[in-house]
Amino acid sequence: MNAIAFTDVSRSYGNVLAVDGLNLTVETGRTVALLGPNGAGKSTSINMLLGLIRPSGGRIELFGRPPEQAVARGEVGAMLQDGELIPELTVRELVDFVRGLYPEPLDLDAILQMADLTDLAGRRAGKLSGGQSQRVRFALAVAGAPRLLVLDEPTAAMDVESRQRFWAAMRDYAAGGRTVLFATHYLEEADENSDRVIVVARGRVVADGTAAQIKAKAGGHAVRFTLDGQSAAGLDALPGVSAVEVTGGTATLRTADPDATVAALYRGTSLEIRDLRLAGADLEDAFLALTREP
Ligand SMILES: Nc1ncnc2c1ncn2[C@@H]1O[C@H](COP(=O)(O)OP(=O)(O)OP(=O)(O)O)[C@@H](O)[C@H]1O
Repeated sequence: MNAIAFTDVSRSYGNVLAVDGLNLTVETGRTVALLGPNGAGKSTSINMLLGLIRPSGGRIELFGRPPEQAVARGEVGAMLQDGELIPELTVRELVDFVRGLYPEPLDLDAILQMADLTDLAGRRAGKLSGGQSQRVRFALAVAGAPRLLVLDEPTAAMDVESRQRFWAAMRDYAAGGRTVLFATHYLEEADENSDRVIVVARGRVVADGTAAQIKAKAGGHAVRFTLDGQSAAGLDALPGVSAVEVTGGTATLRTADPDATVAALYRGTSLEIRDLRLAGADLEDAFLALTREP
């Protein structure tokens, strides 16, 4: 069964088309990253998925139901970018309060332990650091034992160590066959913590697959050299080349066949090639290639 299904979903704000005909399905039990640059439409998609805003067109279903129904049944937990915590309540009181709203919540101590909050249980929410507050938001999101957990840039305020602990907690939660969808700008986070990466840009899906598939889609290798003001004309016609970029005097050719590209570069052009470097495209290269403005 699909946990999430978007069919031709769009959403405009005035004349800004934030989400532009999004089609995607997520099977139950998957952990999926929604990866995209600023303004790609990730938060808008998540807010529609939670029933907080309505699509301008298209249809969204969670476990075969409209989002509002799935949320009302306690099937969905969410950690949004700016959820205010009630500052006077302690961590324990807050988590226990939210647990009380759900029919079959997780055990209080288990939640505190999973979110690494046991030692902070007696602290008032108003006295927490940014990273600690994020952990409380995570605890509140999982309190009702939702089948679907939605996280919008959950590690934004966290340092490296907190991030690692956060993702370990998320994987713990997902391990019980639950579905997780998280939005991030961070390629490594998407790569390390999901089994599928959906890349969005300008409100559309531009790539969908495992991190390895996304790297391959963007052109498997990069050939770089110093161009220093020489013309890049014709480089895109060399064998294997799918894209050419010139930045700061350096040319980058994306190619599926680096041997043929390099041979043709030396034999078939009159360019003076300096500092030639060959690299397997990393996820960063792939991401930039896929989300670049046309
Ligand atoms: N309430 C709003 N009113 C007007 N425009 C909006 C509103 N919310 C979002 N937008 C616009 O819609 C587009 C998509 O924004 P959205 O916040 O969904 O992207 P995002 O991928 O979540 O970005 P970020 O990673 O920066 O959070 C952007 O162009 C944004 O400026």
